[in-house]
Amino acid sequence: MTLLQLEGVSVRFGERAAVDAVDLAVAEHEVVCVLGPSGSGKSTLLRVVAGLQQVSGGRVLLGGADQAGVPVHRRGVGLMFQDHQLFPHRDVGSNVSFGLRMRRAGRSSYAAEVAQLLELVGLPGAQGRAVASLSGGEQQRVALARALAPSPRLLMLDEPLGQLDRGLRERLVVELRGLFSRLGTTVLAVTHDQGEAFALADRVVVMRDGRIAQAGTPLEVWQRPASEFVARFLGFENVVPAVVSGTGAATVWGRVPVPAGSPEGEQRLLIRPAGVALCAAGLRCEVVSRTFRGTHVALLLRPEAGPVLEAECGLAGAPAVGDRVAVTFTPAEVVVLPPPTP
Ligand SMILES: Nc1ncnc2c1ncn2[C@@H]1O[C@H](COP(=O)(O)OP(=O)(O)OP(=O)(O)O)[C@@H](O)[C@H]1O
Repeated sequence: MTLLQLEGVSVRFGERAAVDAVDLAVAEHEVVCVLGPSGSGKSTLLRVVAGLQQVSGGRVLLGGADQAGVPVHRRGVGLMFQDHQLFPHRDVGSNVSFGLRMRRAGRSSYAAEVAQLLELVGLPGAQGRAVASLSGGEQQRVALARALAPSPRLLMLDEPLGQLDRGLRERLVVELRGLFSRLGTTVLAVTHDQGEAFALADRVVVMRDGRIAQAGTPLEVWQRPASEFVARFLGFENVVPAVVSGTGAATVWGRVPVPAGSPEGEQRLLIRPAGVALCAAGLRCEVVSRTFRGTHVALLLRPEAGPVLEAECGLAGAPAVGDRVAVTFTPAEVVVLPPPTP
């Protein structure tokens, strides 16, 4: 069942639309991550759903009910923002119970619930600790416990792990995913980190200039970026003009095989780095750089013609900088990008 529905939502600041006629539905128990470059309207979209920002047009429905005029505290949504806004002079327990007091005024003790929530976020027994004594990651967990405390029907996260270092972010993302699926929480999260979004989300929504550039499962978006913008935003750099005919395309890098049924004529072609294969004979290139990536080596190649090419290869036998190599292309990793919409 749909929990959150945005219908043609627009937010204007003066002449400029920060959010431009956005339609989006989030199902119950679904985790949706909104991704996009800085200024693309992600936070504004979240603020609209929370009731912190008025719309200039369109409707926000929660559980089928139009939220026009419904204040923040009556929407039943939980918010966790970038700077996690804990009360620095209160201990962990009273920070978490704040979330409960908001919901059920009048009760004197929330000790059992607080203990359970701290257990849930991996900080058992931390009730009495001073907020200032916690690490960044621990503070993030307390903020999460506080946001989860009132059992919001929709949990909204704005750059939830933005301040943390990469290692901690990667660990917390896995924990969050497990937690949300155990609790069945419906989540709308905003991040500019695609790795975080892809690890956390059932569905990602890529925004550009206040509009949705693409929405789909992480796999769909990764495998079939809907435009050159999305492809480049995902970090794919091998995009070139091409003329497609039959099973191949003429490009500055020579003839590149394309998947069967690709649209013909003048197109833009994306070749994922995994589709650039080192071989004995093919497009000749010089290795400009190589970067160890744990499971593979990322190569930057300068071909005899055309722009630099990103490639990947196994750890064993990876060429060195300055080596001369040859490459061919694998059609399964080639995507004919849809033409840009005006
Ligand atoms: N209160 C405001 N008044 C005027 N312009 C605003 C206001 N809030 C946001 N904007 C503008 O709206 C656009 C979208 O901003 P928003 O914060 O939603 O983007 P974002 O995608 O969340 O960016 P970031 O990743 O940098 O946080 C930006 O151009 C921003 O300058």
